[in-house]
Amino acid sequence: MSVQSHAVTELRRDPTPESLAARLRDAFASEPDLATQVHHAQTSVELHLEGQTRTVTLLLDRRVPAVSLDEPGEVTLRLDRAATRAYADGMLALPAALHRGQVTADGPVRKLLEVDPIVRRLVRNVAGSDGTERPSAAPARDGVPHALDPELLAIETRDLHRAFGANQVLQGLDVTIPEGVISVVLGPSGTGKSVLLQHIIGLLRPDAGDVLIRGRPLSRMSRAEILGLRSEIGVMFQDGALFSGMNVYDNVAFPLRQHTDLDDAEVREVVEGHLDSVGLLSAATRMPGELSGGMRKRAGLARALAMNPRIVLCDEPDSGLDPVRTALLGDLLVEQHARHGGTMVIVTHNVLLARLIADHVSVVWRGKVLESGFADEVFASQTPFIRQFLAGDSAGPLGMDV
Ligand SMILES: Nc1ncnc2c1ncn2[C@@H]1O[C@H](COP(=O)(O)OP(=O)(O)OP(=O)(O)O)[C@@H](O)[C@H]1O
Repeated sequence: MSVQSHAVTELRRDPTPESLAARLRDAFASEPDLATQVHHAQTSVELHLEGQTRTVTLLLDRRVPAVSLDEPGEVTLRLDRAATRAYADGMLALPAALHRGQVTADGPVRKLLEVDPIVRRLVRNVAGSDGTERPSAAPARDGVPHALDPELLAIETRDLHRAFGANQVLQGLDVTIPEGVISVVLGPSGTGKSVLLQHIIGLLRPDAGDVLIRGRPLSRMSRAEILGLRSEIGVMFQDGALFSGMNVYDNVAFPLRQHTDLDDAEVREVVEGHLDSVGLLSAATRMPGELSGGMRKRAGLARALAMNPRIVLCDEPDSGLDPVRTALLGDLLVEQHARHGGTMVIVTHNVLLARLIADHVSVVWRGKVLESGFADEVFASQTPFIRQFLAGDSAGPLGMDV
């Protein structure tokens, strides 16, 4: 058994933070490749490389009752290059990982590393002990840089085609949305972003191609399975899509009453929690017609989150909002993602919002993904169209026609 898995086994068994720290200290101290600094009881691993540091917090399995997470043990481990590489190669498997305060990945740490843009970049830059460079993520596919491990995709579309009469809207669209991060699907108006979103939730069927949700192709699902899938996906529609005859509380409670067996008290606890977190608890009894545009969106977000879905899709969440309210909504989306984890997909043409919130970006133009990758890669793109679009320039390949 490797020293790492030995330590994890002990972590699983041991109930107290102090003894967890002591056992980790012992286990890792004997590992020659590991520059270990165990400060005190803590469960975070610090990846440090050339001045850049990222702390990954490793969470003890919540299902192990002996481990109290109210007082988690804390052990900080400083990893040298070889150890960082071992992490990247998936040699260290842990029960779960915390990111931004939420569990974002179960299983091998490699999964967390691949979806976390900063850690991923750190790891990609790690040279092997033999001086060879570690391959920088998976090889490029179809011109999309750094194609992601298919096992780590929340959503994937393959060669998606869809026309409305003579209007060929989706023209072989391949989008890859990694799990666990905020992805922005960015592109000019009328380019097919909302049509894409409707395909993802199975409201529209493609003429050709397929949509895969966490590896499952929609084309092979029955109507009932697609309906079931919708409870795993929360959708925040452009205008909030609230039921006009119900107050805010009942709107948010609606999916819980439809799809769960929760009693009234349990529904109340969930709904009030979500309303509180979007700042609408005091507006719970108001009708949608009595809300401002921003409030309607926040109510729509609370409803999208009500079932605690693993994927949340937001269609143009900024539409109709002024720049300040757009920024505030952006902060709220980041905050909610940190709180709930999972995958968040934002469809928008708003470059400022994308810059504010995106971990990952797919740029769509004329029904295809033009470029896709982690946000700083895409924002540094030299592709003329993307440079023009990001700069909001009138000169360039993008004209009045989509
Ligand atoms: N149900 C429909 N019937 C016919 N045409 C449609 C339908 N839905 C969308 N379209 C057309 O598909 C094209 C793309 O629309 P879509 O709403 O996906 O664009 P978008 O990229 O989301 O733009 P925006 O940023 O302005 O919302 C448009 O030409 C639109 O008219």
